[in-house]
Amino acid sequence: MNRDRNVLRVTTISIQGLTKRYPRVVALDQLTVDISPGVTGLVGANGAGKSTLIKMLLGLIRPTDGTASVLGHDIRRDGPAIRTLVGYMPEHDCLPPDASAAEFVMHMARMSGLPTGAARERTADTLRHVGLGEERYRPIGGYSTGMRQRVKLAQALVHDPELVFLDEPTNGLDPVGRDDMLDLIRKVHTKFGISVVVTSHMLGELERTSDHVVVLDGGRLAKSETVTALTATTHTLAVEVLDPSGGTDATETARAAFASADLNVRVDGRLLYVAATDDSTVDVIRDAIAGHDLGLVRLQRERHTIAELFTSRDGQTQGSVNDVHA
Ligand SMILES: Nc1ncnc2c1ncn2[C@@H]1O[C@H](COP(=O)(O)OP(=O)(O)OP(=O)(O)O)[C@@H](O)[C@H]1O
Repeated sequence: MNRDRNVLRVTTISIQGLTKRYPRVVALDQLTVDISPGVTGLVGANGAGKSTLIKMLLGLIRPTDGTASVLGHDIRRDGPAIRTLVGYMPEHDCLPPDASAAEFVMHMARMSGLPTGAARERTADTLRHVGLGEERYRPIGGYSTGMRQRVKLAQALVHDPELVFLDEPTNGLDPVGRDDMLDLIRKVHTKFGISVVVTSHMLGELERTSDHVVVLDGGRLAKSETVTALTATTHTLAVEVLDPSGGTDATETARAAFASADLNVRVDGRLLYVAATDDSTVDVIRDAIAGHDLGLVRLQRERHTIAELFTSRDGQTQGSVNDVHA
């Protein structure tokens, strides 16, 4: 397995002008983007073209126009080769209710070409890694949504792929289940060195899971950036103060003091947000606080969150990415 794992790749997926036209809709429109090793979040509202893109990259549906390569293989010519190197967790439920997870994942391991002994070993290892214990011997029909998602993930990993496509793996999960799944996805890359392309319509999920984010909007590329660049520090300082003598209006006192020192200040609860015009802003804040005998609890530079980058000042999400939830 993983014949090419020792190849040091700069790009896992390269896409040029990829287009898929259906009679009534252009699902993907002239998409050009490169995807590097690591965890890449592919985000977009329902119908943005995420699943269509994944199926084209797997060689399962033919593009109308454009080209792409996955792990160096052309998607038009080399679909079968791509599918031996890549794992796929589809969005919709595809599990046989009467089989157990152990039986189903073993079957998928054998289908990928593994001999019986190796398939059995990989099945046991993979089910353990995704967190399925004794329940793996029970019929899948009785599983919770979280367990079913884990089985789908296990079948995508069982042949030890170099890259996996995970289509909406957190669908239907409650917040705790979602966090567990996101941790698991991160581990797929950090622990096993497998690159991941994970789709979601929830921007907030991508921040902790992904190294890179590609945003699709109506089949077109809206953004492709590293999470570090997207969440770079802002020019806003967050300040929290207290009154050492027990007074309760410390925040309002500080706000008035900052305003009279010509700082642009906004209050949200106990936090004061100050626009940092230059390096002297921190000194002006400290002087204003000391001048009013207040104590400084916190003074830190704010970071963007991915969600707010897609939110305009009045709190509305921008453009037609408006089904994308924070
Ligand atoms: N086989 C098909 N025939 C016709 N139209 C299709 C087909 N498959 C997808 N589409 C359309 O292409 C567009 C993109 O669909 P796609 O499933 O790729 O979006 P998505 O971003 O994965 O959304 P979702 O999260 O809802 O699956 C949608 O308008 C969809 O209705």
